[in-house]
Amino acid sequence: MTVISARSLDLTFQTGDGPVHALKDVTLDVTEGEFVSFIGPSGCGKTTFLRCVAALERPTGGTLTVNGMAPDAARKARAYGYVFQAAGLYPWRTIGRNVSLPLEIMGYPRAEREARMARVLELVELDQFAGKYPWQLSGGMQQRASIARALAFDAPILLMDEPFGALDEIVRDRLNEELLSLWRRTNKTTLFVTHSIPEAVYLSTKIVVMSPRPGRITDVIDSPLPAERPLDIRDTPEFLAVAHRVREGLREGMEAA
Ligand SMILES: Nc1ncnc2c1ncn2[C@@H]1O[C@H](COP(=O)(O)OP(=O)(O)OP(=O)(O)O)[C@@H](O)[C@H]1O
Repeated sequence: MTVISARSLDLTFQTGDGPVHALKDVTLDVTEGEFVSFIGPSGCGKTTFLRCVAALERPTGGTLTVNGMAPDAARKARAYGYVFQAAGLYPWRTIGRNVSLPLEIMGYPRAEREARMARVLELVELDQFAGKYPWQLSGGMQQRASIARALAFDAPILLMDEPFGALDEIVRDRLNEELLSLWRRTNKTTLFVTHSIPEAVYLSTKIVVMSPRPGRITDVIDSPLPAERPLDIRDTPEFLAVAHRVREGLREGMEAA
């Protein structure tokens, strides 16, 4: 089933310095349960595309459906959870109360909030930390808490905008492994923005390579890698071949821009 369908999507921002063509002719289908990474240099429209899916930006051309609905309707139907680059946890709330905040806003009864909070904290292996405050957790743990918050209302789609960009390499590796395992267990359709080629290749079933000025898709790679991916898969010829194709796509996009 197609979860996200973009047809000739265009978005031009009108700015004081003139128009900025952030997305040009973006056509893409994402099917249920896929893990799709968006990779490309700064300004190629990765975040803008995610924001269109989330109905936070309105395209100036083309069509976009999310779960068969207009993005506005999908947002009202709570079709997605959103994870940002900064964990964005409220320092005066415990981890548990941060994670259950969207459920409070949506009016879930207390017992259900507690049950859902416990379940998602267990999913990200933070069940022992529900009563701690954000500053008592490492950066990686805070980011896991923000993933738990996005999962709390069990939306079918997970939108992740560079969630691990600010973390060091070792922590990032571990979170990549955990995210892959989480995705397998929950089967959420995931859209993931990154600047890292290894991260995109390691995580994805599909990699969308983008280039700037104007922001457009230059390559879409269906990953030939198996579902089971230990971290050392990154040293295999299959992995390196996909990484090479992504790198070439990025290079050609830059030359054409
Ligand atoms: N609200 C806005 N108003 C005007 N221009 C914008 C707005 N949002 C984004 N842009 C411009 O649109 C282009 C695409 O931005 P976007 O943030 O989607 O890129 P990106 O690929 O996510 O970049 P990065 O990797 O740096 O996050 C950029 O040139 C940016 O300056």
